[in-house]
Amino acid sequence: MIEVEQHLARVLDAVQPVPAERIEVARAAGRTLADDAISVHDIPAFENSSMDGYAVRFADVEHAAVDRPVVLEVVADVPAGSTLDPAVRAGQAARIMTGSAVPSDADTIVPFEHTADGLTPEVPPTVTVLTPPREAGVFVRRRADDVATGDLLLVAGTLLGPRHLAGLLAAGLTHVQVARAPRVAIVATGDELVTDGSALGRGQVPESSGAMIAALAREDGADVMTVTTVADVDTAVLQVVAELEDAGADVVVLTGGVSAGAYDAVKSALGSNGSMQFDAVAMQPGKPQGFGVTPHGTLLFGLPGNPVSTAVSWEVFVRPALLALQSRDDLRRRTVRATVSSGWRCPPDRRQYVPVVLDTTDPAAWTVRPTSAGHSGSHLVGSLALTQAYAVVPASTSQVHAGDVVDVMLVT
Ligand SMILES: Nc1nc2c(c(=O)[nH]1)N[C@H]1C(S)=C(S)[C@@H](COP(=O)(O)OP(=O)(O)OC[C@H]3O[C@@H](n4cnc5c(N)ncnc54)[C@H](O)[C@@H]3O)O[C@H]1N2
Ligand code: MOO
Repeated sequence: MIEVEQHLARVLDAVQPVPAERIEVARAAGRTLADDAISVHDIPAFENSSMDGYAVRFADVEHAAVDRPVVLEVVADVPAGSTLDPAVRAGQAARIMTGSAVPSDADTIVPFEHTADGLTPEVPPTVTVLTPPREAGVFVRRRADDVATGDLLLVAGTLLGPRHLAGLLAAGLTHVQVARAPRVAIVATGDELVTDGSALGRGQVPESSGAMIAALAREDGADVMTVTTVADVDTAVLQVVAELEDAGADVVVLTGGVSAGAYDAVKSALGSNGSMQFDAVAMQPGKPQGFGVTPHGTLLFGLPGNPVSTAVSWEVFVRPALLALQSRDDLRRRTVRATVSSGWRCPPDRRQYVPVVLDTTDPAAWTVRPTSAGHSGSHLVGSLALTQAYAVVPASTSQVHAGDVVDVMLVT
């Protein structure tokens, strides 16, 4: 058996990042930034008001009080988006709205609430200030106090999410270079698989892994080319892989047929022609793993067919490769430590990945329990529906007890 890290290193060594492409920021959520994003605007881009009210000279109003109101002449109105920069001399004010550019002659904003009449339907000829500003400059948002032109906003490798889009657009970037979406094809192998919902005959099972892997791949930025099923026949496996390679797949994920059985077609077809190497990896589930690269550079994964093994193998090997193809800065799932509320036995000499449910009732003390009470089995696919994370238990541990603290890989 080889260690998980050894197999993962072999996989990652084979990854050649996909090229970058230029797309609209508005469409970039879920994509990985290929170049550093440098701001082309200051944020804010100009001095503007943070309140609706009047732009004034501080010196005019600093001693205003209810019993010593200051009356200023209103000489202009500056709605948001206005390009006006009206002169505001001593004893004058300009009406101004939140976000409007502060007139160059003014230095302070008096909100409507600090005036005698507040907001009036028309721009009034004068305004009476009753409350003095705390200091010069209040309610003025300074140019570049968030981001300056030329600042490094985001580094290459960042996964873009909703908030990144807002920051990029505010910084004046309408387009970004992102990694092209890797093209992923999924091939479920097995004579026993039923895909059309028809009544199960003896020995048949619904095909349940293809859709899961496709959804996982899409979650991480893949363009899923196809999800297909083939029989346990060497020629069928070879043919589908050749077709997918011709169609430009970056990754082909095959499930099933990789262990020691008489009809393990992935292993016999792709192992004997040298496309894939098969190893026993010291993990449970997920021990039998196939991996290879075609002459054209398509990554071939042969994942074990037991559905929980498939799901775990995705997390441990395929997902990091998919992210590395996109030059993502972090290939790992988020991991927390949590206390076990109900223990389980562990297999000897294999790192265990146990599907678990999280209890986050006490946010400062999360607990986990196996999704499937009392046992873990790579065939327990119904329980996958409830799984929120995988507890990762070292190979040296033979028993996890209630109260033990374990590493937990979050997948939801
Ligand atoms: N003699 C040995 N037998 C097995 C070994 C071993 O070391 N020696 N390893 C076991 C382990 S561990 C695993 S994991 C499985 C992996 O087997 P395969 O990858 O060859 O998978 P299959 O035999 O094709 O299927 C296993 C199981 O999963 C069901 N399956 C497969 N694909 C799907 C799918 N798309 N949707 C739903 N269910 C699926 C299949 O019907 C089988 O029940 O090998 C052990 N055997
Ligand atoms: O490794 Mo298998 O995936 O134990 O069931």
